[in-house]
This record gives sequence, structure tokens and C-alpha cells, in this order.
Amino acid sequence: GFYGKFGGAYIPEMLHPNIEELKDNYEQIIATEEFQDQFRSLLKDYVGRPTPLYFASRLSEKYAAKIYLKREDLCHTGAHKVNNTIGQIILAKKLGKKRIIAETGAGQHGVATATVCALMGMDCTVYMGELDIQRQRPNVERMKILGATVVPATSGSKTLKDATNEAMRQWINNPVDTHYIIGSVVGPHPYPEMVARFQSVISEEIKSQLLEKEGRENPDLVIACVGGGSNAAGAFYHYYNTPEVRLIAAEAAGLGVSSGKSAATTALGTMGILHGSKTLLMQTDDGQVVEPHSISAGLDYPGIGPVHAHLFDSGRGEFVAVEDEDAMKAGIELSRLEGIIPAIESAHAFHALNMISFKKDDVIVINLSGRGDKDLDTYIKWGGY
Ligand SMILES: Cc1ncc(COP(=O)(O)O)c(/C=N/[C@H](C(=O)O)[C@@H](O)C(C)C)c1O
Repeated sequence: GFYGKFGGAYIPEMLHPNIEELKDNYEQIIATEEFQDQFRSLLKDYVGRPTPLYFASRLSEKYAAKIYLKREDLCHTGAHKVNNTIGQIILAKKLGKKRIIAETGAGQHGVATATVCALMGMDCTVYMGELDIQRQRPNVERMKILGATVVPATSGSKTLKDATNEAMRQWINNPVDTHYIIGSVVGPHPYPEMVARFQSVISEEIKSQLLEKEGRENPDLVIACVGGGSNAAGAFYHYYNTPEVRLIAAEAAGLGVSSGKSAATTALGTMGILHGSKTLLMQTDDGQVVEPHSISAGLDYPGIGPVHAHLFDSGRGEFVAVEDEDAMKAGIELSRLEGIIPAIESAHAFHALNMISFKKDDVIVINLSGRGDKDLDTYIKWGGY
């Protein structure tokens, strides 16, 4: 359960039984034909996979490269999060769980969880920071329409970190009949590995689609935004051990890495424990979590998944930090170049193109993690269009 020196399961003793049960069972359950058949058929007929690998010709012209967009924004629910919740809900049923709990920040993971709970007829409670409830109202209402209960997290910065703390507290109190669907490659082992495996369908498809379109499985660069890091983990998964494929991770610089209002964990973080995992996180000298900032709720997270901490530490990944203003402008630029309004999180990945060097005609895949519908209020308030 380690990625280099990062990962592990540093959890309160009371949570041990849940984590042990998951660790002992998940691999053998997902290896069964029954699980795979159900997982693959729901991804195909319910989520709408494979998602297109779209050649963005106007973008390619402007940036003098061959740019493909992996359209996770076209997944059912509007983002990649559902790839993971489909996997975890099938697993939860196999483990005989009755109730599902989850945390969410941007609300996409919350919607993806509420969606699969409705699909499987399971009770669903989503914990969400009070601040996030205000800035992602459309997703809050969608969760309620789907039958989930949304519980505001009122402690701390009232964002994802606090929602995760609340969800973990609930899970400790209801260990036997409840499964906690974590929305990113964070948390105690086996979660980071399990979520990455469910999301790895993204790079599995990129390989075969690129082979068909470019006669090669490997792009020169893969670019993805990183909040906890699940869409990036999925897009990078089958390329980790292919050094000729550059892995570019776009974090949220917020108002600037040195502004004190940022979520650029690899730039500002140090090693510590967050939500049960040893990773990099933004913390004070005495280990208190520093409140992050990003205009996008999905990247507004003070930590990062251990796999990305390792990619950073080992130099295998290239990390850039994209500021709020640049991300918003990138969202508008993509809308006007390709007719796609991206989630603001995904706009961070798109802006990374301006921050890295690449050769003419390099084949570049940008993971478009979500669509911009959930962010209309933010785009409207920003007004720069
Ligand atoms: C459209 C979209 N793109 C990217 C992200 C960042 O999450 P990762 O892919 O796990 O880094 C997100 C994150 N959404 C989470 C959520 O909806 O709860 C988020 O707030 C946290 C899990 C970080 C997202 O919604």
C-alpha cells in the first residue's frame, strides 16, 4: 500500500476493522468474472464508455501540436467520478453493506455517489462543507433529487477536508453496515490503489483509441488536473512505467503559490498524515492543516494522493500550479476554440499547455475531467467573458 515512502493506512484503531475488511476482500472480489462483467457493462451501458478521445483541431493549430481531449465530461453525471463510484458500489453490495456515505467538495463525487446509490437502491448520505454547499448549489440539488441526504460539514474551513473528517467520523460510528465511498486517490490503503484501478479505464481507453488514430499507444504528454488526483491517476495509470510519456499534473495555485491562498500541494506541502495516508499536505509547523484556496471546489484540497506525492518526489511527474484567473480564462478559451465549456478543474489542465515546453507535432492528451455546467455560477460571477 505504498508509493515510495507515501501511502499506508494511518488510521484510528476504531477504523481498523473496516479497513482490514476492505483490504482483505477488495482484490479478490474485483478479480471475479461476476464483478468485472457487472462493472464493464455498467460503464458501457450506464456511464456511456468508452468516452471519446477527440482530436481538437483548432486547439492543435493554435498550440502547434496534436492535441486530443479525453472526454470524461461526457460520462453520465458529467465527470469522471462515476467510474470510481460504479466500482465501489458493486463492491459494497458484495460486502453486504446497506448504507453508503461519502464526502464531496465540488459535488461531482457526491452526485456520482448519489447516482449509483439510486441505481442500486442503497441509502446515501453525503457530507459537504457548508462553503461548498453554497458554491456548488446545482450539485447539491441534484444529490437531493437523486434521493441522497446532504449533511453540511460546519467545522474548520467548511470545505472538503472538513466533509472528509465528518464522513470518517460517521464511518467509525457505523462500521458494520456502512461503506464509505472515497472520491479520490486519497485516504488509507487500499483506497488510493482501489480508486486508481477503477479510474484506470481512462488510460486503458486512451491507449487503444490512440493506436487507432495515431498508430501508436503512447502520446508524448498526458496532462490532467489534480485535486486528490483520481482523474490524473486514471489518465496516467497505464503510462507510469513508460518514461517516454511525460506526465503533467496541474494543481491549483489559487491566488498564487506565495499568496497564502493556494492549493498547490507539491509546491507548498510537506510530508505528513492526512485522512489516513502519509503524503504531502499543506500544514503549519505543528501539523495543523492549512486552509487551501482555489476558485474550483474540486481542486480546493490541502493534500494530494500518495501516488502523486511519489510522482513528484521521484521526478516522474511534472507539476505545474495554475492560478484562478488563468484557469477561468482557459475555460473561456476552450469554449470558444472547441465549443466545450469545461469544469473549472479541467480548465486548469488545459492552461498547463501554456506552462510547459513541448515539440511541434507532439501528441498531447488532455484529460477533460468534467463539464462546466456545475460551474456556471462561478463563470457568471467571474464575468470575464
Ligand atoms: C470535475 C472534476 N475534475 C477534477 C476533480 C479533482 O478531483 P481528482 O480527479 O480526484 O483530482 C474534481 C473533484 N471533485 C471532487 C468532488 O466532487 O467531491 C472534489 O471536490 C474532491 C474529491 C477533491 C472534479 O469534480
